[in-house]
Amino acid sequence: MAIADAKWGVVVVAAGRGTRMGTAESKQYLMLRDKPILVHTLETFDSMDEIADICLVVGQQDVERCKAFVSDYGLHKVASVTAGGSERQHSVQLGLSALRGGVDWVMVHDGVRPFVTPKAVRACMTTAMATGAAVLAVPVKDTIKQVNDSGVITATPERRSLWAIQTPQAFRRSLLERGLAQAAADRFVGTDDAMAVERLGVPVSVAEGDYTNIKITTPDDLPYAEFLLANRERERGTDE
Ligand SMILES: Nc1ccn([C@@H]2O[C@H](COP(=O)(O)OP(=O)(O)OP(=O)(O)O)[C@@H](O)[C@H]2O)c(=O)n1
Ligand SMILES: C[C@](O)(CO)[C@H](O)COP(=O)(O)O
Repeated sequence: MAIADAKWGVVVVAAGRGTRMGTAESKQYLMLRDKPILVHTLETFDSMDEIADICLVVGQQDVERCKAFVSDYGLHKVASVTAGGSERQHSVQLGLSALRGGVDWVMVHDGVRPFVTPKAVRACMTTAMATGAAVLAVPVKDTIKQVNDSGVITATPERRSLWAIQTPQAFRRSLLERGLAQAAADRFVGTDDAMAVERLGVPVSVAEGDYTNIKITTPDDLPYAEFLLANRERERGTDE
């Protein structure tokens, strides 16, 4: 099946507090040049013909200002703005319930990953449609070690098998719903969406993404984000 033959929805999760960023304003609302980080993220998905429906999940206190973003920035595919939960996984579950009926394939994306490209999103969608479930990821460049609470190395996994996992993460909708329902029943909370599906014993594939698809997490990510945005704009200027 081709991407265009399916009805795709996207849940953009942005209900976190941004504790590691440490700013008074949650990081998804910090300005990156002329727009909030979250708006940069939403614009990419909103611009893609293959996507039918977007649900934005934010803190209860931010629902009204995000509804204003939707009209101010002309984000036509954002059909719902929903309040999130205490953990990322709960926010995903709430967003998934708010997606329209008829959406049979879904992606989950972090609101604070504004540099994902339509090309990478399509790679993730294509891989998911071939296998049932896929995540964007990049091979790790450093040697990764497991370290115990005393600061002593306990293992060095072989680097060739290690990938840094990003979003979007794409699934047949019914599969992700089943995984999240089982996780809730087991009181399991994962750090990404694939974990809920992996626990069902269903394989999740990896689609190779870009190192620039960073999750803006700590203050040192902000100057790098400005640099990446300037590069993007330069590339677009060169293309025109
Ligand atoms: N209860 C939560 C927690 C996180 N997120 C979202 O999940 C994405 C990835 O999470 P992370 O970078 O950890 O964001 P925060 O939880 O905001 O950051 P921190 O852990 O530093 O508080 C972010 O877009 C965040 O807003 C969410 O929707 N609901
Ligand atoms: C989903 C994710 O972005 C994949 O790298 C990541 O696991 C989110 O984790 P966080 O603890 O919410 O930053």
